[in-house]
Amino acid sequence: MSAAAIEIQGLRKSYRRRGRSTTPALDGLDLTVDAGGVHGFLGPNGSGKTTTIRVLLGLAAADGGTARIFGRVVPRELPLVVGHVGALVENPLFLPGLSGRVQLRLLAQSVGVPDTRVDEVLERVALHERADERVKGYSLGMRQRLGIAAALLKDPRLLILDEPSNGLDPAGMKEMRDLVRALGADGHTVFLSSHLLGEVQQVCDTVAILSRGRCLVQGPVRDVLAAHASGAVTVVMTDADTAAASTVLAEAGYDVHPGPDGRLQVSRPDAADSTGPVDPAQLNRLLGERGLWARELTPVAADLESAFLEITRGQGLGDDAGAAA
Ligand SMILES: Nc1ncnc2c1ncn2[C@@H]1O[C@H](COP(=O)(O)OP(=O)(O)OP(=O)(O)O)[C@@H](O)[C@H]1O
Repeated sequence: MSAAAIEIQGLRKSYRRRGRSTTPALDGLDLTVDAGGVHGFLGPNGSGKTTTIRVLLGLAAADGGTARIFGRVVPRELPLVVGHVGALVENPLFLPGLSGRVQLRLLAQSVGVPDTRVDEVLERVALHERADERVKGYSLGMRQRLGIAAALLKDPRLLILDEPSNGLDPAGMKEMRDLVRALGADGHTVFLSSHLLGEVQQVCDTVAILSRGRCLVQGPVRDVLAAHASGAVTVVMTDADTAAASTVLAEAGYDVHPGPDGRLQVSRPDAADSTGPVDPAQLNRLLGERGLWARELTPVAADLESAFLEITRGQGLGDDAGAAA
């Protein structure tokens, strides 16, 4: 079997709506997901994440391009790999009147998995203590975890999770993050679609950024962050010195953006000869030469939100780009 868990080349898909022109949901998508680890599939609502997952699972037909799971072309060869794939797509449907354990047992029987596996997966998603309660009393987070338990029944090598944190409260999100990290550490390949930049940054080893049905960038999260960090520095002065410091730094050629709290965000102007991060020592020297002393000089930490905005800038994405923030 191929080393890559997922390989997608030039994938295209348009939905045809009566009386309306078609907009491509996937517009030549290229994507490779290596086996092992947690891989984020990040993009604003409507960027094509669910469509990609539906094509991978044989639930939607592509108009062109190829998609492979563990080297097998899908949907044609899906039966050869389907035993290695578990998925949580949109909100899983369970019968509200039955307990979580009973529903997993029914599912286990239908796919030929022994009952002992049900106890294992319930423990894995931390639902074992609530497993005999009816699903109608479960929180959304518990239902999502039950859906993941169902996806784990066959002990799949590849786990595809479509927006598993959607609609969860902060505690539910934290539980989901812990679970996803643990599944990756267990040796599963987790492919996690999300529009939540912070969630992806916290749990994923790699990220692919999707917009309008195309992959704009993909790679290890730390590389994407390093390549697209703003390199800006936050400068805090005493109130009396803030305006003078702003003038000194602007005269030295920096872009200076005052924040509402009096902090100055100092970055390099968008010019070809001014690349690399801003050096706090250089700012300190410039200010000190004019008798201005900074109280704080802090490099702005790179995060996926600013990297995302930087990557999508100039793509003419408008609302599409902003929606993921
Ligand atoms: N069944 C469908 N019929 C018509 N258009 C669709 C259908 N499913 C998706 N689309 C359209 O295809 C585009 C991509 O949608 P998709 O659901 O794949 O994006 P997404 O990134 O998963 O977004 P979301 O997080 O909102 O689900 C959108 O413009 C959407 O309106």
